[in-house]
Amino acid sequence: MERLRIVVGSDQAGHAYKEALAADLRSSVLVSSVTDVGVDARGGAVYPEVAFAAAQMVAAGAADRGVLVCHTGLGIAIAANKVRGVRAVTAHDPLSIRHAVLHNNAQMLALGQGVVGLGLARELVRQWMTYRFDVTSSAAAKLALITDFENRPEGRQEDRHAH
Ligand SMILES: O=C(CO)[C@H](O)COP(=O)(O)O
Repeated sequence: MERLRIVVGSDQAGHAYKEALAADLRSSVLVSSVTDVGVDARGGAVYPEVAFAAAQMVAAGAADRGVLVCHTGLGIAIAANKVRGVRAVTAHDPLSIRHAVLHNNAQMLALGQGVVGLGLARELVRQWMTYRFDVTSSAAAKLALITDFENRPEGRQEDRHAH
């Protein structure tokens, strides 16, 4: 299994988990590098700023996957999904973690430090690292619909609706 380049980021509300998860990832045999886009313990950026920085690394191909943490894992995922080509999900259970990769090819996982215990968060990230998306799976065609929609020219997204 190929080793992955990971980017991690959080706001101040997710800082403690981000640090712990980054340490786990740095010692994982499935990881080749971990880039931390902040924040540090003093904060200094809010969740959209961190999400954009991390997601842009993924979109640019500088990282294979990203782990984001805020209080709920919600806002930081919403922000990351605004970066073209990025699929970020909030997931706090093993089934969602599995589907996030195998069905949704999500490159970014967002967790809520206020939602789950640290032990579960660590285990979910560990599991998430073991899955790889199969480009030949039936999920690929559905994901292509999302990518096609995202890549329509500005102003054309409202032109076509499902029949
Ligand atoms: O959880 C967050 C965003 O979804 C973030 O950590 C805190 O955001 P806030 O509730 O808007 O302060």
